[in-house]
Amino acid sequence: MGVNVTDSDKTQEEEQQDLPKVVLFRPPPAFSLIGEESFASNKFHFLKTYDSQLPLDQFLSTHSHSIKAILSSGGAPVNADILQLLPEVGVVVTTSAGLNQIDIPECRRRGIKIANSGNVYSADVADLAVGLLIDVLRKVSASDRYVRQGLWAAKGNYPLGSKLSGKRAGIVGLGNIGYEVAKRLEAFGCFVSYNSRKKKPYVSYPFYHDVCELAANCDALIICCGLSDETRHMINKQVLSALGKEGVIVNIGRGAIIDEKEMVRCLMQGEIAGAGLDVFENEPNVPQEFFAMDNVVLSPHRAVFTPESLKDLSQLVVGNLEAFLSNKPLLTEYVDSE
Ligand SMILES: O=CC(=O)O
Repeated sequence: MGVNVTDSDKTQEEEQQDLPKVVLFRPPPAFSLIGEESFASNKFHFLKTYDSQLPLDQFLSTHSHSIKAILSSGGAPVNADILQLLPEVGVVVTTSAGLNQIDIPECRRRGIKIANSGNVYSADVADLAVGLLIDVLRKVSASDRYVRQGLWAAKGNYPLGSKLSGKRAGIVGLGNIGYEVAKRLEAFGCFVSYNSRKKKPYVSYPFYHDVCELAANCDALIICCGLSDETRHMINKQVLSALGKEGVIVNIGRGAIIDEKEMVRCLMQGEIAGAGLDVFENEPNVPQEFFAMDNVVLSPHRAVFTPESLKDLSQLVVGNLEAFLSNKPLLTEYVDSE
Protein backbone atom coordinates (compact mmCIF):
# COMPACT_ATOMS: atom_id res chain seq x y z
CA MET A 1 0.00 0.00 0.00
CA GLY A 2 1.46 3.38 -1.02
CA VAL A 3 1.90 6.23 1.47
CA ASN A 4 0.13 9.47 0.62
CA VAL A 5 2.21 12.51 1.54
CA THR A 6 -0.16 15.35 2.34
CA ASP A 7 0.84 19.03 2.45
CA SER A 8 0.76 18.99 6.23
CA ASP A 9 3.38 16.20 6.30
CA LYS A 10 5.90 18.28 4.38
CA THR A 11 8.74 20.02 6.16
CA GLN A 12 9.13 23.75 5.72
CA GLU A 13 12.16 23.06 3.56
CA GLU A 14 10.21 20.72 1.28
CA GLU A 15 7.43 23.27 0.96
CA GLN A 16 9.94 25.92 -0.03
CA GLN A 17 11.36 23.54 -2.65
CA ASP A 18 7.94 23.46 -4.32
CA LEU A 19 7.56 27.25 -4.48
CA PRO A 20 8.48 29.27 -7.55
CA LYS A 21 11.99 30.66 -7.20
CA VAL A 22 13.07 34.28 -7.27
CA VAL A 23 16.78 34.62 -7.88
CA LEU A 24 19.03 37.27 -6.30
CA PHE A 25 22.56 38.06 -7.42
CA ARG A 26 23.50 40.14 -4.41
CA PRO A 27 21.71 41.05 -1.19
CA PRO A 28 19.69 44.24 -1.69
CA PRO A 29 20.81 46.95 0.79
CA ALA A 30 17.26 46.83 2.22
CA PHE A 31 17.85 43.26 3.51
CA SER A 32 20.42 44.41 6.03
CA LEU A 33 18.72 47.76 6.70
CA ILE A 34 15.24 46.48 7.64
CA GLY A 35 15.69 42.71 7.70
CA GLU A 36 15.22 40.13 4.99
CA GLU A 37 12.13 38.77 6.75
CA SER A 38 10.23 41.88 5.58
CA PHE A 39 10.50 40.50 2.03
CA ALA A 40 9.31 36.97 2.85
CA SER A 41 6.22 35.41 1.26
CA ASN A 42 4.55 32.01 1.20
CA LYS A 43 4.14 32.39 -2.56
CA PHE A 44 7.82 32.28 -3.54
CA HIS A 45 11.23 31.36 -2.27
CA PHE A 46 14.47 33.31 -2.70
CA LEU A 47 17.44 31.59 -4.34
CA LYS A 48 20.66 33.46 -3.62
CA THR A 49 23.49 32.99 -6.05
CA TYR A 50 25.85 34.54 -3.49
CA ASP A 51 25.15 31.72 -1.00
CA SER A 52 26.31 29.07 -3.46
CA GLN A 53 29.84 27.84 -4.10
CA LEU A 54 28.89 27.06 -7.70
CA PRO A 55 30.02 29.32 -10.53
CA LEU A 56 27.14 31.64 -11.47
CA ASP A 57 26.36 30.04 -14.84
CA GLN A 58 26.35 26.55 -13.34
CA PHE A 59 24.11 27.68 -10.48
CA LEU A 60 21.66 29.32 -12.88
CA SER A 61 21.62 26.35 -15.26
CA THR A 62 20.95 23.99 -12.35
CA HIS A 63 17.89 25.97 -11.25
CA SER A 64 16.86 27.44 -14.58
CA HIS A 65 13.47 25.72 -14.73
CA SER A 66 12.29 26.78 -11.32
CA ILE A 67 13.47 30.42 -11.47
CA LYS A 68 10.48 32.50 -12.51
CA ALA A 69 11.59 35.95 -11.41
CA ILE A 70 14.66 38.06 -10.63
CA LEU A 71 14.94 40.40 -7.67
CA SER A 72 17.48 42.96 -8.75
CA SER A 73 19.21 45.72 -6.86
CA GLY A 74 21.81 48.27 -7.96
CA GLY A 75 25.21 46.93 -8.93
CA ALA A 76 24.65 43.36 -10.13
CA PRO A 77 23.90 43.48 -13.86
CA VAL A 78 20.86 41.76 -15.30
CA ASN A 79 22.14 41.41 -18.84
CA ALA A 80 21.67 39.23 -21.93
CA ASP A 81 24.19 36.62 -20.69
CA ILE A 82 22.23 36.12 -17.47
CA LEU A 83 18.80 36.22 -19.09
CA GLN A 84 19.66 33.60 -21.68
CA LEU A 85 20.38 31.15 -18.84
CA LEU A 86 16.93 31.77 -17.33
CA PRO A 87 14.31 30.90 -19.95
CA GLU A 88 11.44 30.75 -17.43
CA VAL A 89 11.96 34.25 -16.04
CA GLY A 90 9.03 36.53 -16.76
CA VAL A 91 9.73 39.49 -14.54
CA VAL A 92 12.57 41.52 -13.08
CA VAL A 93 11.53 43.31 -9.91
CA THR A 94 14.01 45.88 -8.71
CA THR A 95 14.59 47.34 -5.26
CA SER A 96 16.48 50.28 -6.73
CA ALA A 97 15.12 53.57 -7.99
CA GLY A 98 17.56 53.45 -10.90
CA LEU A 99 17.28 50.76 -13.59
CA ASN A 100 20.72 51.15 -15.11
CA GLN A 101 21.81 47.65 -14.00
CA ILE A 102 19.04 46.09 -16.13
CA ASP A 103 19.36 45.53 -19.87
CA ILE A 104 15.91 46.92 -20.63
CA PRO A 105 15.95 46.32 -24.43
CA GLU A 106 16.93 42.66 -23.82
CA CYS A 107 14.07 42.26 -21.34
CA ARG A 108 11.69 43.77 -23.91
CA ARG A 109 13.02 41.43 -26.59
CA ARG A 110 12.39 38.42 -24.37
CA GLY A 111 8.97 39.64 -23.24
CA ILE A 112 10.19 39.97 -19.64
CA LYS A 113 8.34 42.57 -17.59
CA ILE A 114 10.07 45.01 -15.27
CA ALA A 115 8.60 46.26 -11.99
CA ASN A 116 10.32 49.33 -10.62
CA SER A 117 10.20 50.92 -7.18
CA GLY A 118 7.35 53.21 -8.23
CA ASN A 119 7.03 56.20 -5.98
CA VAL A 120 8.32 54.69 -2.76
CA TYR A 121 11.56 56.65 -2.74
CA SER A 122 10.51 59.81 -4.54
CA ALA A 123 9.71 61.98 -1.51
CA ASP A 124 12.88 60.99 0.36
CA VAL A 125 15.14 61.54 -2.61
CA ALA A 126 13.50 64.88 -3.38
CA ASP A 127 13.87 65.95 0.25
CA LEU A 128 17.56 65.16 0.17
CA ALA A 129 18.03 66.98 -3.15
CA VAL A 130 16.49 70.11 -1.65
CA GLY A 131 18.47 69.57 1.57
CA LEU A 132 21.72 69.39 -0.37
CA LEU A 133 20.84 72.51 -2.33
CA ILE A 134 20.01 74.48 0.82
CA ASP A 135 23.16 73.18 2.48
CA VAL A 136 25.37 74.30 -0.41
CA LEU A 137 23.69 77.71 -0.74
CA ARG A 138 23.42 78.49 2.99
CA LYS A 139 26.67 76.70 3.93
CA VAL A 140 24.98 74.61 6.63
CA SER A 141 27.60 71.83 6.87
CA ALA A 142 30.51 74.21 6.41
CA SER A 143 29.19 76.56 9.13
CA ASP A 144 28.66 73.57 11.41
CA ARG A 145 32.33 72.62 11.00
CA TYR A 146 33.32 76.24 11.63
CA VAL A 147 31.42 76.38 14.91
CA ARG A 148 32.64 72.95 16.08
CA GLN A 149 36.24 73.87 15.39
CA GLY A 150 35.87 76.89 17.67
CA LEU A 151 36.48 79.25 14.76
CA TRP A 152 33.42 81.43 15.40
CA ALA A 153 34.89 82.69 18.66
CA ALA A 154 38.46 82.74 17.31
CA LYS A 155 37.96 84.29 13.88
CA GLY A 156 34.50 85.90 13.91
CA ASN A 157 31.54 85.48 11.60
CA TYR A 158 31.43 82.90 8.85
CA PRO A 159 30.92 84.18 5.27
CA LEU A 160 27.30 84.64 4.19
CA GLY A 161 25.44 82.04 2.17
CA SER A 162 23.02 82.85 -0.61
CA LYS A 163 19.22 82.87 -0.82
CA LEU A 164 17.24 79.90 -2.13
CA SER A 165 14.01 81.76 -2.76
CA GLY A 166 14.04 83.45 -6.15
CA LYS A 167 16.67 81.13 -7.61
CA ARG A 168 16.16 79.58 -11.04
CA ALA A 169 16.18 75.82 -10.55
CA GLY A 170 16.78 73.58 -13.57
CA ILE A 171 15.63 69.99 -13.12
CA VAL A 172 17.30 67.42 -15.36
CA GLY A 173 14.85 64.51 -15.66
CA LEU A 174 11.26 65.23 -14.71
CA GLY A 175 10.25 61.69 -13.69
CA ASN A 176 8.67 60.86 -10.31
CA ILE A 177 11.66 62.14 -8.37
CA GLY A 178 12.31 65.20 -10.52
CA TYR A 179 8.67 66.20 -10.23
CA GLU A 180 8.80 65.97 -6.41
CA VAL A 181 11.94 68.13 -6.43
CA ALA A 182 10.20 70.66 -8.69
CA LYS A 183 7.14 70.88 -6.40
CA ARG A 184 9.33 71.42 -3.34
CA LEU A 185 11.49 74.08 -4.98
CA GLU A 186 8.42 75.86 -6.28
CA ALA A 187 7.12 76.00 -2.71
CA PHE A 188 10.46 77.54 -1.67
CA GLY A 189 9.88 80.35 -4.17
CA CYS A 190 12.21 79.10 -6.91
CA PHE A 191 11.52 79.42 -10.64
CA VAL A 192 11.52 75.89 -11.99
CA SER A 193 12.37 74.82 -15.52
CA TYR A 194 13.42 71.41 -16.79
CA ASN A 195 15.02 69.19 -19.36
CA SER A 196 13.71 65.74 -20.14
CA ARG A 197 13.63 63.44 -23.13
CA LYS A 198 10.14 64.66 -23.85
CA LYS A 199 8.15 67.73 -22.88
CA LYS A 200 5.64 66.84 -20.15
CA PRO A 201 2.06 67.72 -21.00
CA TYR A 202 1.02 67.87 -17.32
CA VAL A 203 3.34 70.70 -16.18
CA SER A 204 3.66 74.31 -17.17
CA TYR A 205 7.34 74.69 -16.20
CA PRO A 206 9.46 75.95 -19.10
CA PHE A 207 10.99 73.03 -21.01
CA TYR A 208 14.48 73.04 -22.49
CA HIS A 209 15.20 70.36 -25.04
CA ASP A 210 18.90 71.12 -24.70
CA VAL A 211 20.46 70.58 -21.26
CA CYS A 212 23.14 73.17 -22.02
CA GLU A 213 20.48 75.78 -22.62
CA LEU A 214 18.79 74.80 -19.36
CA ALA A 215 22.13 75.21 -17.53
CA ALA A 216 22.64 78.63 -19.08
CA ASN A 217 19.23 79.71 -17.80
CA CYS A 218 19.38 78.51 -14.22
CA ASP A 219 21.26 79.09 -10.96
CA ALA A 220 21.02 75.52 -9.72
CA LEU A 221 21.00 72.37 -11.82
CA ILE A 222 19.47 69.35 -10.09
CA ILE A 223 20.25 66.01 -11.70
CA CYS A 224 17.27 63.66 -11.25
CA CYS A 225 17.42 61.48 -14.36
CA GLY A 226 18.47 57.85 -14.67
CA LEU A 227 21.80 56.66 -16.04
CA SER A 228 21.76 55.32 -19.60
CA ASP A 229 24.04 55.41 -22.63
CA GLU A 230 22.28 58.66 -23.50
CA THR A 231 22.84 60.36 -20.12
CA ARG A 232 26.36 59.09 -19.27
CA HIS A 233 28.57 62.20 -18.95
CA MET A 234 25.67 64.31 -20.26
CA ILE A 235 26.76 66.96 -17.74
CA ASN A 236 30.09 67.73 -19.37
CA LYS A 237 32.46 70.68 -19.63
CA GLN A 238 30.10 72.56 -21.92
CA VAL A 239 27.10 72.18 -19.60
CA LEU A 240 29.13 73.10 -16.50
CA SER A 241 30.51 76.18 -18.15
CA ALA A 242 26.98 77.17 -19.23
CA LEU A 243 25.94 76.85 -15.57
CA GLY A 244 28.69 79.31 -14.78
CA LYS A 245 30.59 80.79 -11.83
CA GLU A 246 27.50 81.45 -9.71
CA GLY A 247 25.88 78.10 -10.54
CA VAL A 248 25.40 75.19 -8.19
CA ILE A 249 24.91 71.54 -9.13
CA VAL A 250 23.09 68.86 -7.13
CA ASN A 251 23.24 65.18 -8.12
CA ILE A 252 20.89 62.57 -6.67
CA GLY A 253 20.73 60.54 -9.93
CA ARG A 254 23.87 58.54 -10.71
CA GLY A 255 27.47 59.67 -10.45
CA ALA A 256 28.33 58.91 -14.06
CA ILE A 257 25.72 61.34 -15.41
CA ILE A 258 28.28 64.05 -14.61
CA ASP A 259 31.82 64.00 -15.96
CA GLU A 260 33.24 63.95 -12.44
CA LYS A 261 36.81 64.86 -13.38
CA GLU A 262 35.51 67.91 -15.21
CA MET A 263 33.29 68.87 -12.27
CA VAL A 264 36.28 68.63 -9.89
CA ARG A 265 38.28 70.85 -12.23
CA CYS A 266 35.44 73.40 -12.51
CA LEU A 267 35.07 73.53 -8.73
CA MET A 268 38.82 73.89 -8.19
CA GLN A 269 39.03 76.71 -10.68
CA GLY A 270 35.90 78.49 -9.48
CA GLU A 271 34.08 77.87 -12.76
CA ILE A 272 31.00 76.73 -10.83
CA ALA A 273 30.06 77.86 -7.32
CA GLY A 274 29.36 74.61 -5.48
CA ALA A 275 27.96 71.09 -5.50
CA GLY A 276 25.73 68.85 -3.38
CA LEU A 277 26.41 65.21 -4.23
CA ASP A 278 24.78 61.98 -3.10
CA VAL A 279 26.25 59.89 -5.92
CA PHE A 280 29.70 59.47 -7.46
CA GLU A 281 31.26 57.83 -10.49
CA ASN A 282 33.28 55.23 -8.59
CA GLU A 283 31.45 54.61 -5.31
CA PRO A 284 32.37 54.32 -2.53
CA ASN A 285 35.47 56.17 -3.71
CA VAL A 286 35.05 59.91 -3.76
CA PRO A 287 37.56 62.29 -5.37
CA GLN A 288 39.89 63.46 -2.57
CA GLU A 289 39.83 67.01 -3.91
CA PHE A 290 36.26 67.39 -2.59
CA PHE A 291 37.36 66.87 1.02
CA ALA A 292 38.99 70.28 1.20
CA MET A 293 36.14 72.15 -0.50
CA ASP A 294 33.70 73.90 1.80
CA ASN A 295 31.40 74.64 -1.13
CA VAL A 296 30.82 70.92 -1.72
CA VAL A 297 28.41 68.86 0.40
CA LEU A 298 28.90 65.10 0.28
CA SER A 299 26.44 62.33 1.09
CA PRO A 300 27.18 58.56 0.88
CA HIS A 301 24.47 57.53 -1.63
CA ARG A 302 21.74 57.52 0.97
CA ALA A 303 19.02 59.63 -0.66
CA VAL A 304 16.63 56.71 -1.06
CA PHE A 305 16.96 55.16 2.36
CA THR A 306 14.69 55.88 5.28
CA PRO A 307 13.11 53.11 7.36
CA GLU A 308 9.72 54.36 6.20
CA SER A 309 10.51 54.14 2.50
CA LEU A 310 12.16 50.74 2.94
CA LYS A 311 9.06 49.38 4.62
CA ASP A 312 6.97 50.61 1.67
CA LEU A 313 9.54 49.07 -0.64
CA SER A 314 9.28 45.64 0.98
CA GLN A 315 5.49 45.64 0.58
CA LEU A 316 5.82 46.74 -3.02
CA VAL A 317 8.44 44.12 -3.90
CA VAL A 318 6.43 41.30 -2.34
CA GLY A 319 3.25 42.67 -3.96
CA ASN A 320 4.87 42.77 -7.40
CA LEU A 321 6.32 39.27 -7.14
CA GLU A 322 3.08 37.80 -5.83
CA ALA A 323 1.06 39.62 -8.51
CA PHE A 324 3.30 38.26 -11.26
CA LEU A 325 3.17 34.72 -9.89
CA SER A 326 -0.63 34.86 -9.76
CA ASN A 327 -0.93 36.24 -13.29
CA LYS A 328 -2.18 39.56 -12.02
CA PRO A 329 -1.04 42.99 -13.27
CA LEU A 330 2.17 44.25 -11.67
CA LEU A 331 1.70 47.02 -9.12
CA THR A 332 4.40 49.20 -10.66
CA GLU A 333 5.20 48.02 -14.14
CA TYR A 334 7.95 50.07 -15.75
CA VAL A 335 6.74 51.37 -19.06
CA ASP A 336 8.94 54.28 -20.03
CA SER A 337 10.83 56.88 -18.03
CA GLU A 338 10.83 60.67 -18.07
O1 LIG B 1 20.23 55.11 -5.85
C1 LIG B 1 19.53 54.30 -5.36
C2 LIG B 1 18.56 53.55 -6.08
O2 LIG B 1 18.56 53.58 -7.33
O3 LIG B 1 17.74 52.88 -5.43
